[in-house]
Amino acid sequence: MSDSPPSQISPESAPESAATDNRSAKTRQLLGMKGAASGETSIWKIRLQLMKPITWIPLIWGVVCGAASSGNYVWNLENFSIAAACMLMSGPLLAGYTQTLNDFYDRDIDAINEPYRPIPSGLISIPQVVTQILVLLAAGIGVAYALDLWAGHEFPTMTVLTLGGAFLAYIYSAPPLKLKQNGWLGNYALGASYIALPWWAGQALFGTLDPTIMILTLFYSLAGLGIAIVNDFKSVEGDRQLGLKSLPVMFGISTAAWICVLMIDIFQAGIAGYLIAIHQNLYAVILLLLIIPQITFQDMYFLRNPLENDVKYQASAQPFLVLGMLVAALALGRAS
Ligand SMILES: C/C(=C\COP(=O)(O)OP(=O)(O)O)CCC[C@H](C)CCC[C@H](C)CCCC(C)C
Repeated sequence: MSDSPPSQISPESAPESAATDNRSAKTRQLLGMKGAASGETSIWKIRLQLMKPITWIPLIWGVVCGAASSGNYVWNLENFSIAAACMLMSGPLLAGYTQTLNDFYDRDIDAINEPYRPIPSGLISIPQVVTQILVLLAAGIGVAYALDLWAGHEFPTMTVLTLGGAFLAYIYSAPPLKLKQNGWLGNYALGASYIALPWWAGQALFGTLDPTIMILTLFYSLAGLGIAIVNDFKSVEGDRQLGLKSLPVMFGISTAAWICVLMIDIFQAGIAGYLIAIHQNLYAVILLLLIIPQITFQDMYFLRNPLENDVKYQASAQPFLVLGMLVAALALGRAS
């Protein structure tokens, strides 16, 4: 038996553990996650940190779902390169633009809550941040326009979606609307921009963006609203003091947690119901089966202690939700 319990760090292993912690804090910093290290000096790493790469993933996944639901995606080099360009537009360029803009408008509040963020810590100047916002937006619009040309769109759908998304990002973060201050509007804007908008982009690129897909994905985005509410539990005290009307502030922790899980489950089940209605029964059953582990994790973690288990719940349940999106998209692609 060793002298010290395994959970204790021996003096010899302390430097190793500190180095591991430091590496993990650096990675969190680059990905734009909370609990990041501060003091980065490379301007490119600081710029990347502002673009929060961790948030690009749902946008990229949404494009995959749109391409799948178009029913027209064929695996070849050309389609793959075009899909990759659409992912570049949605993730690094437009989500990057959105996150930089959000940090720009949140700089005063971040000075209190997350002083290590690049703007409040003075690692990057305001003119440099504004330039980054404009360059990312211009590049996003440029790629969208090129994609419209490639797809031969008579109506520039990709460009219009990009301009719409950029406007939504603006009213989400900037006064006077600042949608994020309202639990329902802000979280629905988040849900829709992470599920519906990139889905529409992938669909429009490889097929036709019709009202059915638009309404279905806006319906699916209500499950995304539920997912977005999960993130509000971490900042409930700060939000209350600042007068932000998040759902946990408006309804209390326990009711908000129930609203959150019911939205996640009911709207995914609603999509499964639609798949049954269009005779995609196998896909509907798979989607329903994917909701079961989510309900299990809601019961095991989230509903028991939303304040402590929010991150654990997201990490365990979200893979099933995103897999369900792809299942639904494939079913819609088959039915088209
Ligand atoms: C800035 C966003 C989330 C951060 O919110 P918050 O400030 O509450 O959280 P932190 O305190 O943790 O920072 C995301 C806002 C998304 C926005 C409503 C719209 C995004 C638009 C898309 C990126 C555009 C995609 C268009 C395309 C696919 C054609």
